[in-house]
Amino acid sequence: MSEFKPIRLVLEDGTVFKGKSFGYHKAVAGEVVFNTAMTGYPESLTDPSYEGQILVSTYPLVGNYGVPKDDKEDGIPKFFESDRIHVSGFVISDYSIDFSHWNAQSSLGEWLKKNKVPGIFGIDTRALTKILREKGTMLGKIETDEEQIDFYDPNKDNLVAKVSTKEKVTYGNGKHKVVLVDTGGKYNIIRCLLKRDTTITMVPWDYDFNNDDFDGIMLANGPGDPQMCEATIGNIRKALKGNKPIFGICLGNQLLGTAAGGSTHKLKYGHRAHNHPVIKVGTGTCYITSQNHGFVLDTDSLSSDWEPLFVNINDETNEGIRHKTKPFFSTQFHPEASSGPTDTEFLFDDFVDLIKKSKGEK
Ligand SMILES: NC(=O)CC[C@H](N)C(=O)O
Repeated sequence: MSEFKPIRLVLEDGTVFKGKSFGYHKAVAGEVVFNTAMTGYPESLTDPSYEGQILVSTYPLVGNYGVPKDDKEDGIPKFFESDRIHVSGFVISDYSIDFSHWNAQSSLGEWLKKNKVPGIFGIDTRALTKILREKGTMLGKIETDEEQIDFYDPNKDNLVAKVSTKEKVTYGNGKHKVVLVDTGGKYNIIRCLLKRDTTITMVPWDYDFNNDDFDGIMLANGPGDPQMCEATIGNIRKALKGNKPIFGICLGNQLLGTAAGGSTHKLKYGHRAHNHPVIKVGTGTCYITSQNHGFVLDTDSLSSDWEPLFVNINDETNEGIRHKTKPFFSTQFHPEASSGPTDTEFLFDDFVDLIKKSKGEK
C-alpha cells in the first residue's frame, strides 16, 4: 500500500482522521456530509447538489464496480448526473482497487484523478458519521503533508449560479413543452421527462421564463441554501399567478414553498440516502425514496392555499407540498432517483397528466 500517499480529514471541531490518498492529491475544504446508500457513487459524485461538499460514504466497500463509460444519449451522458464531479472530496473506508462491471471503463481512483478531486480511504467512516450525527453537519478539510488550507463554508456562496447552465439548451422533440429551471439539476430529470413525450427547454437559474411558450414548469434540484436563489423565487412567484402546471424536486420543493410565502431551515445532518420512508398525506401509502438535502421547508409556514403532500416518517419533516386548487406540486425527495429506488417515478406521469389536462387533452 506504499503507493498511496498519506492524507487526512480535519473536522471543524478539531478531530483528525488519517487516511490514504487514492484520488487527486491536493487539499480541499467544504462541508462534510454523509450518505448511507450502498451503491451509486458515479451518480452521487456527479450530482450538482453536492457542490462544495466533502462526501462520506457510510457503506464501507467502494470502487468495486468501477466507473462507467461516458456514453451519450439524447445529448446527455447515459450514466452520470452531470458533466463533471461536483463533490469537493470523497471519504471512504475500504477502497476496492480491483473493479468489475459490464459498463466499467476506469477505476474510481483514476476518475477522481482525472477530475482533480481528492479521495481518501482507510477512514473509520462509522466513527466519523457518529460525530456528524451527534454534532451535526460540519465544515471540514482534506489536507496533505504538502498543503494545508483554511475551512470554507459553501453555504455562504451562491452555488446554484456556479453550477447552472449559462445558456438555454433544448432536449427532445416531444409534444409537451417543459421549461426546466436549471438550478443544478440532475440529468435523470431530463431522461424521465423525455420518456414522456416532452420537449425540454433548460434555462439558467435566474432566467425569467414567464413570457416564453411552454406547457409546464420543472423546478430542479440544486446545491446550497435555497434562500440564495432570490431571482428564481421571484420568477416562480410570477408563475404562481398563472395556471401552468409546476413540478418541483428537492431544491425545487424549497423554492416553490418559499415563493408561496414559506420558510426553510437547515437540518442537523440532512437526509442523504436511498431509503427514506415518506408517507403520502391522507393515504396509508409509504414510499421508499432517494434523498440528498440539508435544508427543509417549514410546512407550517405555508399559506392556507397549500397543503403538505408527503411527510418523512423518520423525523416528520416536509417531503412535498401541493396547491389546493392549482396544478402545482413538489417533492423534497428525488422521484428521478438515479441511482434508485424508482418507486416514485410515477410522479413524472402525474406531472404530464396535469399538463395534458391543462391543455384540455384529458
Ligand atoms: N438535492 C437538492 O436539491 C438539495 C437542496 C438543497 N441544496 C439542500 O441541501 O437542502
